[in-house]
Amino acid sequence: MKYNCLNPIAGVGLNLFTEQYNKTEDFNEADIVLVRSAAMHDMELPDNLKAIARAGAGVNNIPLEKCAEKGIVVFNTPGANANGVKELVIAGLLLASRDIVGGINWVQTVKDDPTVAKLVEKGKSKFAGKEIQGKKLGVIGLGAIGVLVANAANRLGMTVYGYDPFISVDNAWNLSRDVVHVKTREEIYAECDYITVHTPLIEDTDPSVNTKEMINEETIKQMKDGVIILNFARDLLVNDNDIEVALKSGKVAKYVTDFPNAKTANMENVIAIPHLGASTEESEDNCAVMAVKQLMDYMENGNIKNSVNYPNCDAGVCRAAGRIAIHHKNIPNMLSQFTSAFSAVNVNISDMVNKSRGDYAYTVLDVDSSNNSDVAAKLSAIQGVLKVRVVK
Ligand SMILES: NC(=O)C1=CN([C@@H]2O[C@H](COP(=O)(O)OP(=O)(O)OC[C@H]3O[C@@H](n4cnc5c(N)ncnc54)[C@H](O)[C@@H]3O)[C@@H](O)[C@H]2O)C=CC1
Ligand SMILES: O=C(O)CCC(=O)C(=O)O
Repeated sequence: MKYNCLNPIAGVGLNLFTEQYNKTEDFNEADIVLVRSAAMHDMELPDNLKAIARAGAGVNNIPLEKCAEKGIVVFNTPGANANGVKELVIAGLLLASRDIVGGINWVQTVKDDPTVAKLVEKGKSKFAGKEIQGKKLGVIGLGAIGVLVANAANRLGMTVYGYDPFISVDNAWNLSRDVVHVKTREEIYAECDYITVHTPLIEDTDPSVNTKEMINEETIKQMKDGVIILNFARDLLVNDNDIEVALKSGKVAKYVTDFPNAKTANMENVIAIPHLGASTEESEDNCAVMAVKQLMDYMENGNIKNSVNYPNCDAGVCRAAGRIAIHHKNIPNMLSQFTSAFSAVNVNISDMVNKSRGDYAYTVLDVDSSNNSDVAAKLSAIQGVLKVRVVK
């Protein structure tokens, strides 16, 4: 089996691949691909490609629907880099509240002056700021990162408001009970001195689902004067033109972004960080290990864990003579056609798992025959079947 890395992936993860797996520099001959932020939307996806693992959380760089149609499973690594991002968000809160960067840069301009110690004491008032303790922070999106940010800010003495209409049970359990649970984004806009966004980038006609440009002229209008906005999620969550106007007028005091672009990188009062949220040794290691483990379990057992375009499926390790995995449309009459294909050649199905997610489904069949390539070819020809893989 061949794997290709579209971005650098931590060695501690890649070292988990056994001798069955070989690295290839050629994307077109890969069975599996590991990726971080590389843009895949315009890439041709080869027929032999079986799975893509995003070593990270955001999957907006991957064509999920196109992959699902080709029977390519896309995984991500939920939570694996959340602590790295949380720590940088806390740094962002402090960088936006105190002119730490301005002060440090100024020291560099006077560092060769023998009276630098005196100059520092005289000049430091230019860089004074505010404390975050006692201020209100709004967290939009209480997933792996949002929950950690909310809890940490709460422990630093901030009053935290949290909004997430789709919060998972686990994240709700992990959220400090001191976090004020609000039911609309508007409550956050009206109340908070700092607002941080931690949702995926989603473009949808339903405004409660859509997150693209959720920070825009209309929503900024509802915020307090001098609000500080932090964006460690994706640049398109914020409308650049609208934030520029708001920064110029002082309505928004600072915009901290981990996703600078040609526009925001040149705006005054923007603190632009070069997408460093997950760039820690620990996060990179965690993501790589999780991604590789998920890929190996998929390749060797057909199991799917943490996919973002196919259902999760745990068929365990195959004890039968053979295992076939089928990616197919979630439509009537598929299972009966699969079982008929095996009964036609008098092969017993000893176990079966069938899972669906939206328009797509995945079926794993354990059978009492180790020679299933002919049946696999017949299964591939069934209308609605997207990919058939002989796992064992
Ligand atoms: N700066 C960086 O290096 C990193 C950035 N990210 C970005 O942060 C995002 C969040 O990451 P995680 O917390 O790990 O993901 P997650 O999937 O654990 O959490 C996302 C949360 O957003 C919520 N959500 C979705 N739509 C929403 C809406 N319309 N309004 C309010 N909440 C909504 C979900 O219910 C979920 O709880 C990622 O999608 C990615 O874009 C993630 C990791 C690193
Ligand atoms: O791999 C990276 O550094 C990017 C992390 C990120 O943005 C994500 O996980 O969504």
